[in-house]
Amino acid sequence: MATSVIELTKKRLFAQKRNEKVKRRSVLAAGIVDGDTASDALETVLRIRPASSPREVSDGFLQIDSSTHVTIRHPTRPGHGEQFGFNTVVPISTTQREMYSHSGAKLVRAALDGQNCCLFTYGASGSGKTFTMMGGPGEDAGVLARTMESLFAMLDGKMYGSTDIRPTGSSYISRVGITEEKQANAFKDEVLERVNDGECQSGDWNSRRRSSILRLNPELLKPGNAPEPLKEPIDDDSEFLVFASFVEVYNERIHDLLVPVDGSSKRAELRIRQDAKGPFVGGVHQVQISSAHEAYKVIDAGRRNLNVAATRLNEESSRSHCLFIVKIARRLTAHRWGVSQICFCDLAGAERSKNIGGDAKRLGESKTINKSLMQLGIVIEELRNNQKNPGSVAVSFRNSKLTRLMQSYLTGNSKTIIIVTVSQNEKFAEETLNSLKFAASAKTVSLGRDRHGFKDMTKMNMSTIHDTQMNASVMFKTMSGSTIDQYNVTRGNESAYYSRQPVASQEDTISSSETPVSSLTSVPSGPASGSFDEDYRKWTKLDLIDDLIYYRERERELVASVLAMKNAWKDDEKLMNEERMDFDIQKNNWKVDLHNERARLRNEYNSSTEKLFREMKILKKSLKESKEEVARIEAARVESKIEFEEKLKGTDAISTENEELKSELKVLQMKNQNLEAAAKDNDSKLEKQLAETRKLRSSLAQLELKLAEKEDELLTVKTTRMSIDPLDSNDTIDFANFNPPKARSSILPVASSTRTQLNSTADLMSNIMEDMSKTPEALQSFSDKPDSDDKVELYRQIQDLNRQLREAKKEATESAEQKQSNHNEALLHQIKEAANKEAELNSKINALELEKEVLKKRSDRCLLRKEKENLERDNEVLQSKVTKLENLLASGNIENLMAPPSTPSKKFKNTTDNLDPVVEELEKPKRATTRSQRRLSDSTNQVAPKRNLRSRK
Ligand SMILES: Nc1ncnc2c1ncn2[C@@H]1O[C@H](COP(=O)(O)OP(=O)(O)OP(=O)(O)O)[C@@H](O)[C@H]1O
Repeated sequence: MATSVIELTKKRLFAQKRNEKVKRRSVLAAGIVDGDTASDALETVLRIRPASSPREVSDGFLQIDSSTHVTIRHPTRPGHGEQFGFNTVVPISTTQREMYSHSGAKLVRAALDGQNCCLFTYGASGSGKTFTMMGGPGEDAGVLARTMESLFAMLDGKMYGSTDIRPTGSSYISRVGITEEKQANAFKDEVLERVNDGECQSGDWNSRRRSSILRLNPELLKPGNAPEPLKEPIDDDSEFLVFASFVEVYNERIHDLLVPVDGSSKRAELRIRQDAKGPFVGGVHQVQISSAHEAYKVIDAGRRNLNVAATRLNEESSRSHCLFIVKIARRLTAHRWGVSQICFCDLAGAERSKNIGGDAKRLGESKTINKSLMQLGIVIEELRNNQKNPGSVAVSFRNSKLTRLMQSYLTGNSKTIIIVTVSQNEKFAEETLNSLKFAASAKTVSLGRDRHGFKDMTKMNMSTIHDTQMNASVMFKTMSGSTIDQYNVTRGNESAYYSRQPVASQEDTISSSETPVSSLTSVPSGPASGSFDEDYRKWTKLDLIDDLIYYRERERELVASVLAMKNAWKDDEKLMNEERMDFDIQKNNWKVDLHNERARLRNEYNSSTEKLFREMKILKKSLKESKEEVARIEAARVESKIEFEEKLKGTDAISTENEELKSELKVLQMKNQNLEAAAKDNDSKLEKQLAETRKLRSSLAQLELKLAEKEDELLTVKTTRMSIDPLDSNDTIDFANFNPPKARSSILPVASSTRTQLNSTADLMSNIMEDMSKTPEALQSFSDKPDSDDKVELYRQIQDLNRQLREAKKEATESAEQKQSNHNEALLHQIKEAANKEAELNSKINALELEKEVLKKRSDRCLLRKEKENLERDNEVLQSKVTKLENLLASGNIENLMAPPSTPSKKFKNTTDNLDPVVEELEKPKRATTRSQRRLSDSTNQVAPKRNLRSRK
């Protein structure tokens, strides 16, 4: 157990270690560095367009809180304000010059340092994007013009102020509404001012053509003059070449604005290509420029081709996103050039369809514009998410042409400034809120990362190219090296505002320049064709060269990554060796554990076999015992069966007897009831007799009283007589010899006959009454008798009668009582007899019941015996299995079973396979037992009704 826990812990640690190493490698490969911090974020500048009339100003709608924050009154939630932060919030009264210092000025040095820069304006239609970017003449010159001036001032291309080279676009003049004269003067003033400020050299800024090769302005390089030191020291003699291109994205189509628009033919659409440094527009005109003036010429030429249309909001609303790209090539070595660029992007304004008017074309344009702007918003959001979770999603730059072109400026080490323009008018609150939200989101986007959110390890995104590549990728893209001179601005002729010279050969181009461009390129150029097909072929060839360069770059990257992988592989090998060693140690540990486990299992097996033998012996013994028990039970069963059958018969007889007795009992009970009724009758009769007896007694008592009275009378008579008869006075009466009077017979009946007659009380009473009726006459006759003997005799008779009466009474009473008691006794005897018989019968019934129960128990025992038999049978089966096992063990298979497996899994499986049938066999009796039990229970269920039937019988 303990070993397994240790093993598990080891394994877990092992896995953890490996995971950490893998993770570290993948992180290195992905370009995430520990302590990765965001580089400069996108810079946002907010400009609020002043209202053209005081009526447009809504009080408190848009409030500038500080130089970085504004609060807008929420358009849908009245009373609620929402605050937004920017890098800079310029005051409403900000001039174009100030605007430049907050934006374009920051890009020039960065571009010269070799960084790609971008400045784009974002805002609703009519909010002042174009005004900020392009501006107007003189003081109204926009950020683009001022940046160009600054750039060429830095590059010593002092080309300001010439009246014939100032921006002459009619649009500027018409839109700003100032005369050309004024514009020229203002421009001149500004240049002079700059000269005074030391920004550019005084002198012949309009005198001669400049060399195409530019050098840095030594004045500006002087310490103190440079507003910002250059990041990388640049040699004073560094040579620069500047190229300009101008494209527009209109309805998701890219057009070169430097290609003249021929009303009859469709404008050629440019493709987006991609090299190691990111996407670019393939086949676009790149015009070499050497001064701000030349830049203006290019801008002016391009702007004439811009898709501008009137909407309800803006008379000259931009219907396309336009990108003016300035490429700065700096010679790094004799044959290598570093190319950086500044992109000026004037986006078309987002607008609601109701502000456009009914024109379907305008609506379509607006839809595309809004869609691409929405896509830009999505890209910004994705960039934001990606920097939180690098690698979570690849930013969807490809979803629109605009975002695709912006990719280079939103990833890598670019410097990008967004000028957000909003209106002061509350009417455009919704648009303003959307612009502010976009800016707030963009402000949090960190640059210096790739499109997956991983940090871009390259410090600069400047492309380095060879002379030949320069020739191929830059110069040839300029349509065989066009120069600015080929763009002759023809004012007043809007339909053909410039006339492009027939495409010249490289040589022609060189000869036409004061400083030949070919001095930078060593690619021999072919004869000038000027035909579109020729150009197309060249473009295709150049595309192929581009691809080749791209793939070479990719190859280099791959080689580098392969090398890195090889190094990683070496590390891996090291790691693997370590792991292998760990694994070997682990393996040895496992071997030891395995050996121990085998030994343990062997011991377990031996002990279990011994235990099995012991159990077998016990089973044998118990089997023997159970056999004997079975025999005993069998004998008892037979006996009890016979007994049971006999008893069953006896029970039948008893039950019939029982029935008879029951009927007898019923008869007796009826008799008893009759007797009880008779006893009751007798009792009532006895009571009547007793009442009669009581009557007789009372009459007897009366008679006795009368008798006593008569005796008294008699005594008085006697005494009288004795007083009369002297004889009587001397003589005493001998009562012993006194004979009863003869008349007695007339008074009393003969004794014997009388006794018999007195048995009946009624007779007795009638006799007495008869005597009594006779008595007065007798007494009369007696009194009449003079003889004393008669009197004695009478007396005696009376006494005798009295006695007889008493006796009779007694006899009558006794006989009645005797009779009654005898009768009662007889009845009681009969009742007792009946009760005894009933008790006897009940005891017999009870005995039968007991017998029945005993028989029932015996039958149950019989069933148990049967069950036991089944068990015995099972035991026998078990014994046979045990014997089989014994045989198996005896046959030597035990050795095989006990032999330790060579490999743990396989051999132990075999061992268990060998044991499986045995286990199965051992399991069988159990199943048999359950089956026999089931059978037994079935048989019990079947027997029960039979018994019931019998008992019913
Ligand atoms: N800061 C400002 N000061 C004075 N006028 C301005 C300012 N900003 C814009 N305007 C004027 O407002 C009008 C519309 O400006 P602009 O054409 O630059 O808008 P926009 O945002 O480019 O519109 P769209 O997207 O439709 O092209 C122009 O006539 C311009 O002169």
